Parts: sequence; structure tokens; C-alpha cells
Amino acid sequence: MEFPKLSQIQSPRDIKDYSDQESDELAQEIREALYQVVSDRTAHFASNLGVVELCIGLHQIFDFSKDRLIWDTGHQIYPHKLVTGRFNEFTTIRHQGGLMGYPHPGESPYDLFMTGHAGCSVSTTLGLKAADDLLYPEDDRKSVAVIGDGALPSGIVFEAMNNAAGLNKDMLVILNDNKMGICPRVGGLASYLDKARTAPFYNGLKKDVSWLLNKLPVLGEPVAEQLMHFKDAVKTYLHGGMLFEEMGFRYIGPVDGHDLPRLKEALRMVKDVKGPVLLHVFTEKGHGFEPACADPVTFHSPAPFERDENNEIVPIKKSSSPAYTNIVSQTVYDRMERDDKVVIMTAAMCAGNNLDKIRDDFPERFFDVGICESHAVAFAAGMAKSGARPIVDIYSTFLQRSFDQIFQEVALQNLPVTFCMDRAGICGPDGPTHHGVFDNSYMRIFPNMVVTAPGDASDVAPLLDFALTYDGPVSLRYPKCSAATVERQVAPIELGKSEVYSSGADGTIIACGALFPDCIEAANLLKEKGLDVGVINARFIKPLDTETIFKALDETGFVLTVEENVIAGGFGSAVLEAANGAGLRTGHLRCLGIPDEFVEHGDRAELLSGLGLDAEGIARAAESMAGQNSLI
Ligand SMILES: Cc1ncc(C[n+]2csc(CCOP(=O)(O)OP(=O)(O)O)c2C)c(N)n1
Ligand SMILES: CC(=O)[C@@H](O)[C@H](O)COP(=O)(O)O
Ligand SMILES: [Mg+2]
Repeated sequence: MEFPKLSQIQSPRDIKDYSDQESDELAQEIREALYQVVSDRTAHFASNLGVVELCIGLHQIFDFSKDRLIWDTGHQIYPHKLVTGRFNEFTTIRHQGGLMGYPHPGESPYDLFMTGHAGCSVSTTLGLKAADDLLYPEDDRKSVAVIGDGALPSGIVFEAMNNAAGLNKDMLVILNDNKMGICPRVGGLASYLDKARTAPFYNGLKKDVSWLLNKLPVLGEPVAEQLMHFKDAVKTYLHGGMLFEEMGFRYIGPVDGHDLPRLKEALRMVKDVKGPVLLHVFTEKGHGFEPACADPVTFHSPAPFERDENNEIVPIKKSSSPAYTNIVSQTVYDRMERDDKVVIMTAAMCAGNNLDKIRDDFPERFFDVGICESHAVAFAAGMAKSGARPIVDIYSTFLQRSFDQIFQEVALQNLPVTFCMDRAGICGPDGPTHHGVFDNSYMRIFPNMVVTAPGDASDVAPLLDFALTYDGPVSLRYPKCSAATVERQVAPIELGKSEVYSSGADGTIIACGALFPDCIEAANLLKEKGLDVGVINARFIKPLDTETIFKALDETGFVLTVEENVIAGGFGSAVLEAANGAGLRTGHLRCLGIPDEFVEHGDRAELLSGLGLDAEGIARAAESMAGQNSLI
């Protein structure tokens, strides 16, 4: 398809004066560009299809070269990238060196924050507005946050709304309500928003009660019946936006987010309003592409797909080797079958954590708390206190939200909560907001916490069993990749014990986590070069197997620790601290991990290779140490 409009757009100024028809044509081109991108890579799709008109309308009514716009989370940023002059690079999106799949200030001044975690848009927009009012009072800069109904329940959103109302700042929050997070939205707010679907349009600017007054009983009709009607009418009337109005926001809506002329009318109406305003917009996740509307969960971020001759979708086959996520969810399923005390929490990532079967078969012991990671952890702590065995199944990067609850509600109380930290390590095309490369560091600092990392597929079930019977908190980390199985006589899991896979006089590689098979391969490569290097599968980051590690330090030429975590505070750091504390020499100890920088987006294997965290890189690091060591 040709892109006569998109190919000409240098900046949103170019679309300002579009007629309705031109805007429709632009919307069609944007959707076509989205289809093309998802036909050859996994990318966010349904959410982007749903905000096409909203994005066009916003850029036509506001001037974001000075006004401020934050798209919450940022996964629905694609149309915005297209209308802010990035069409020519669009096919590079989510590829290493290409456009990021999230906002990126380095790409465009129209992207203000690099984001990927949900819920912060209202806070940052309020901050922008507060500083703009202070520093540029003449400019009258507008501030707009677009937040999804899935992100809305995050506690921080309410913290920000509370603050915005207190400051009475002129800011616009657009609630992009498509009835979905990645999975169907859950909880009390979800029910509240469901009710708003049937409410009539309400304009909080007018505080217009005439609609209500029209419903008052008229003479001649039975009063009781009329009062019933009146009560229903009041109820419906109140459902629209009472919650937001009570919080100090003016509420306007709902507005059909795909009816661009109406949407623009609403945006014009709210643009110059004083004080905080919430515009409630209904959109359809996947709009314009029927299969995505029918199955928005799959099409949130689908694997690449094409159409066959019958126009049916043909997904590209996934790897046949089971992913860590699937092994974990299957193991959890088995343990839930055996033990009624085992319960599991997800923070709106049922699909990503592959928990659908658990949700369906154990509905009473499955808890989707929404995008509320801090709450998930404190909630799990409460359940643990009452005798349950909670598993908190959250991506490593999103668990960062719960740092304080891990500290206070779990570690300080020494409660038996199991943390399954999925997507730990380099996650790939989502990039720096999603790489889970800090958890070795942030988990091991807390007293009572046991921190583990399976070295391969066969470590997963025994480590989970260990966690579910241990009298205190335990974490497991595993990456977003298929899980290799290392052929060996698997050593049983023992608290604080590593597994010696092989020994070598020239040096020892200590693998922390799923790079264990790569470390073995590295040792094989080194063998070809005449170096005799052993491999240890650490399994425990805390407590450390100091006996085995110190032996390696004492008896072999060098020790190289390997982990998919930042070097700062990670496993290698723990080994260094322990060795130093024991008064051992450490000149022949090196830590391989992620340097002190944010890792870009790209293919996981390529990123790991670039970081020297593949077999060749590990072998290179080891070889250089063997060389250095001969000089010691
Ligand atoms: C803190 C955090 N937890 C979880 C996620 C994973 N996540 C990304 S998008 C999304 C759903 C967001 O729903 P909504 O805000 O309604 O956006 P929609 O996709 O429906 O437009 C989730 C759970 C995240 N990005 N950040
Ligand atoms: C926006 C977001 O956070 C998710 O959609 C993320 O892209 C999912 O990644 P996974 O594919 O690893 O579940
Ligand atoms: Mg949504």
C-alpha cells in the first residue's frame, strides 16, 4: 500500500488543517502501517489500533511542540510516532538500533519520558504542568495525560489525582477506556467503569441538571412509579463520573473515541478549562481489525502473522522448546493440585505469566489484582500470615514497584512468600523499561530473603518445591526464553548449596541462573584451546555456597561469575563481598554481568552477545583471565 499522507508528515503541524475526510484517510494509513509492522515481528498491536483517532484528534487540537502529552505506559505510542515524523523509520521499530516500541525522548521532542511501566502519566503530567506554570507562566502550556482503564487502578494514579485536585492545576486526563488491560480488566473500578458504559453523556463543565430535572415526576402520573424512574435516572446519572468528580476533577464523557469529529469537539471543549478535568473516552481495543477486536488478549502483542489465501491469520510457529514461564506455570499448577494452601497472584499479567489454566481450574486460589504490584506483595503477605503459601508471579521489572512491600510486609516479617520473577534478565525488544536486570541486587539485600535462580529447566520444579516448603520468603528468577536442559545427574536442592557440574584446574566459571548452559559451552570452547575450566551452577544467590566458591577461589586459576543482572550488587558482587569478608585474595575473581548502563531493545540473543553474555563472550572473558592469571 502507498502512504501518501504518512510519507509527507514531518510534524503534527502538517495534519492540523486536515478535513474530516483527510483525517479518515490518515487513520486508514496508520492502521495499514500497523498491520505491516506486526506481520514480521512481535509488536503491540490492538492497543495502537484503538487510539488512532484519539492520537490524530489530540495532535490536531493541541500543539505538543509546546503543550505536554504523556501516553501512559507507552505501548500505544505507535500512531503518535507516525504523526510526529517517524514514518520513514517505522519498519525498524523494536529492532536493535531502530525505533523503540515505547516513547523515547532521544527519537523526538514529542516524546517526553521513556516509559513502559504503567500508571505514572498523571504524576509526570502534573509535574510538567506545575513547573511550566512556575517557569513559563506566559506560555499557557496545556498538559495532557492519556491513561488506559487497565492502568487506572495503579495506586500512583490516585496519588496524582489527589495531588492535582489539591493544587487545582489545569490539566487534562483522558481515560482511554477499552474495557481491557492486556487481559480483561478486573476489580471494583472495572465494575464502576462497566456501569459508566450505559450512562448518558455528562458535561461536568456545565454541571447541567436540566437533564435530571426533566426526569422529575409530572402531574397526573402515579408518583411512586415516577419516583422509581427518577431514582434509576439519578443512579445512571451518578455512575458516569461521580468518582472523579468527588475527587475534585471535572468529568466529561463518555465520548466515542472513534468518532473523530465528536472527539475533537470534546477536546476543544476541555482544552482551556481551569482546574483538573477527566475526559472519558470509549475506544475499542483492536479497532479496525476484526480478529483483534474479537481476541484483544492475543492481539495485544501478537507473534508475527500473515494471512493465507482465505484471509485467515497464520501465526508464525513459536519455538518448540518450553519457555521458563510455561515450566513454572505447569509446576505451580501441579503443586496447587496437591496443596490447597498454595495460592497465586498476578498483577494483570495472566496471559504473560501463562496462568489462564490456573485461573480457570483454581478460581478461588488465583488472584489477578490488576496493575498493582505493591498491593500484590502486601496482599500475599497477609495471606501468608494467615497460613496460605502465596506465590507472587510478577515480571522482574514490574516487581520493582513493590520494593517497600518486599522489605516491610514480607522480609521484615519473615513470611513464606514465593516470588516468581519472570522475564528476569534481558527481555529483548521491549528494551530498557522491561529488562529485568536488577533483581539479584534488590532481592539479596534483605535479611531473611532466600534468593535463587534455576540454572536450567530441570532446576525449576525442585527450586519451587523448596520455596513452597521453606519457612520464609524465597525468590526465583528466570528469563524470557526457552529453557534448556543440561544433561547431568541433577543434584538435589539444598539451602545455600550450588551444584558442581565440572571441575578444572585452570579456572572456574560460576553460572548464576539460566546462562548455565552457555557457561558449559564456554568451558567446552576453552577446552579446545587447551584450558581446563570447571563450571558451577550457583542456584543460590543468597545464602551463598561459600564453601564451594571459596574452594574454587583457592584451588583453581581464576573464578569468573556470570549473571544476567547488573554487576552492581549482583551475584558476583556477593561473591566478592564474601571473599573479602573471609580475607581471601580476589585478584583472580571477575564478575561478568550487565555494565552500569541501560541496555537498548533488540533481539535477546543479539543483545546478550553484545554484552559478552553468550558462550563466546564468556569464553573470551575466561580466556583473558587465564592469561592474566599466569602473570599473577
Ligand atoms: C507496572 C506495570 N505492570 C504491568 C505492565 C504490563 N502491561 C503493559 S500494558 C498493560 C495493560 C494496560 O492496560 P491499559 O492501560 O488499559 O491499556 P490498553 O492496552 O488497554 O490500551 C499491562 C498490564 C506494565 N507495563 N507496567
Ligand atoms: C506493554 C507491556 O509491558 C507488555 O505488553 C509487554 O510488552 C509484554 O511483554 P511480554 O511479551 O514479555 O509479555
Ligand atoms: Mg485498556
